[in-house]
Amino acid sequence: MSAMPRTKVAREDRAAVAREHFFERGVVPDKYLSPLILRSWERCRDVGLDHRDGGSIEVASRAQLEESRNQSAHMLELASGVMEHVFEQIRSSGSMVILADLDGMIIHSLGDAAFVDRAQRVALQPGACWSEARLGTNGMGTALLEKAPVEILGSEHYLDRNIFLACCASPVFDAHGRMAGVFDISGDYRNPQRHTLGLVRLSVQLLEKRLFEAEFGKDILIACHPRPEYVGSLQEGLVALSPDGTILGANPAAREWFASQSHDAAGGSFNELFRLGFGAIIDRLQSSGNALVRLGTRNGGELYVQLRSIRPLALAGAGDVAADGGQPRTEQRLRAQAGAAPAARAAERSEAAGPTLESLATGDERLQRAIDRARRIGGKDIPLLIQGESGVGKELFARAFHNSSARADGPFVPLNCAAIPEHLIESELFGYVGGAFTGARREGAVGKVQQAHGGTLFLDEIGDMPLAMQTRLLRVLQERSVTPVGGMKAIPVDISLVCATHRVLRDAVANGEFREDLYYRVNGLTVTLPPLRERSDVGTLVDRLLRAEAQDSGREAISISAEVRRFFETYPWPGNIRQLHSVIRVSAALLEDDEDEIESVHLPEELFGPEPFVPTQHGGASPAPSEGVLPPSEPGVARSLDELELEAIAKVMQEVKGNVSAAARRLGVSRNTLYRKLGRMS
Ligand SMILES: Nc1ncnc2c1ncn2[C@@H]1O[C@H](COP(=O)(O)OP(=O)(O)OP(=O)(O)O)[C@@H](O)[C@H]1O
Repeated sequence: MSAMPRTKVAREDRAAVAREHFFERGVVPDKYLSPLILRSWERCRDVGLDHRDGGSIEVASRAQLEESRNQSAHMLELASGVMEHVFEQIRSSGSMVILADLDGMIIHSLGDAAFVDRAQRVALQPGACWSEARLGTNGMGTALLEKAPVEILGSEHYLDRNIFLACCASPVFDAHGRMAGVFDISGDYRNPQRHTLGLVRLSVQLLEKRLFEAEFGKDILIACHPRPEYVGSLQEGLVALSPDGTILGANPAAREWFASQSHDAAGGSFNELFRLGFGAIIDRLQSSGNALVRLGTRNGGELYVQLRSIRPLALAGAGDVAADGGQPRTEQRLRAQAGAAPAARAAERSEAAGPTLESLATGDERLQRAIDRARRIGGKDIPLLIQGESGVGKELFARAFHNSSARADGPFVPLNCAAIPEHLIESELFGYVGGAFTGARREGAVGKVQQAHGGTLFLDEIGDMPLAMQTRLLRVLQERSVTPVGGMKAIPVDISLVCATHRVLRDAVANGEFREDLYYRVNGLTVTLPPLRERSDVGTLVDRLLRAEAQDSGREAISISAEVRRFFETYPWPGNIRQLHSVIRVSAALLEDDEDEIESVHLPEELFGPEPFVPTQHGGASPAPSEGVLPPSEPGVARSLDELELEAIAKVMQEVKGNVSAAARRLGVSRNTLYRKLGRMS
């Protein structure tokens, strides 16, 4: 004990007292424990953990561990080198360097022999799951839930058997900003190392940098920072760009800078922020060798930038000399590439010209998967089926798919099969010749299928198409020609087919409401768009809608109060993006001319009742009671939707002994969503 710095002694003493109070009386005197640790203890208590639990700890079988390692193979591969490097620094300090996956399962560790023996007694070893719900407050589990670096010392651990540990841990985020695992250094708390948390942070920055470079190695990579001395350090910003200047990805430091400029870090255009065009920026970077280039921003600020990789341009094989001597050569190369690659050309379109798949990517993992898969079939003759609840953006996705495909210059023709009367579907789809039926126009009409020739036909709510029509549509798809109603001649058509439905088409097939052969024709690739309540990027989406709303209403900018933002991020949005969009539009319309911030009073009354919403004790928000919107609460117990949800989560977590994957399956939500909700329990 004598070797311990005074501050740590005091912290340990306070934690020991806090422990007695908490476990005997259920409360902790003020300032005896950091709010983060107290939050964590309360979570542990809420899921029914017993701090005296000394039972055996389950360790995954070799096969299970192998499976977890495979799932995190990419992170593991890049982390191994970093871990070895760090272990070299702390060798013989009686510590372990640990990497765990999203479930808190240790997938790799390097340990000092002197400590490993003791560590194994508490299962600090590969295969053991250190989620907070299983093993109480601890570095790895708590960092995963807090989504932030943590230091848990001695008696701050929840379980008695772990109070000999000192753990510093930090979550690891992948190149798209999604949490991928947790990095930890643990040792004996009586032998504390002053700078361990700093070392963990630096290691994670290094690992995240490697993850970023590996992900975007084939793109244009730029390092940047508003202060020149930071370029080249672990704190530098990194931005990956496509040849047309679209931002493909940004590391946390760069994302922070983009946010400070109110600019989209995903799918936005890099050069919009600067006075120079993208081609000119790249030219200056290339001609400067490895030197830093100062770019002046349109709002009077500055960013120091350095080119790290320019593979896509180099691969294009352009010469060094500008052909016409006038235009910057990179500009020409960029143009040439855009001309050569339809996808790049499509991405170059501005939002005003229509959404692209890239522009829809706002950080949600499931949506990103759908985008990646759809992108892969663009230009191939494979029909796309988009599934998802009403209002999740299926039509927008279909448009983005079209705009990002080789057919982007052709027509995009939508038809909502549920919105037109049954007897008109046939003529709408296939057209008719003059005088084909009573009321028909003399000159006839071209049907949607024919209108879509050379482009994309989008059949919305295909699940609601009458059976007779399905038969005719099937024939068109098989024969690739259409015969207008009343006509004799088949007209060849070349269309890409995209369909959408809020129903599960397979069920409709099983019920005999949808032809099985047509089902196989329309679902070459099926993507399912997540409902808004399960998306992890609601904040980004809100910012995007606010910007669009500001533009539409001629205002410079529209912001929202922190309270409203919290509400937006936690409300379950039964009407999905359509509802969010409408709420933002209505709230913005209620702003006075001299106001530019949406507050709770501006939220539409019919949704939230006459009283503005009230924040809950969890820091989330719940609507004030209003008829027909919220589920009925228990008589006499005013509980918010958030509270009910968190209770349900806590109950299931208890039932599955903290296994997040099992809990997510049982609750019918993704693991990420559950982590987000668990994060909110703090
Ligand atoms: N990524 C997005 N960014 C901004 N607005 C969006 C986004 N996705 C959808 N929206 C908006 O949400 C609304 C609903 O989108 P859309 O019509 O594409 O949904 P849908 O799933 O096709 O709905 P339905 O099933 O009812 O036909 C539209 O106003 C659309 O502009």
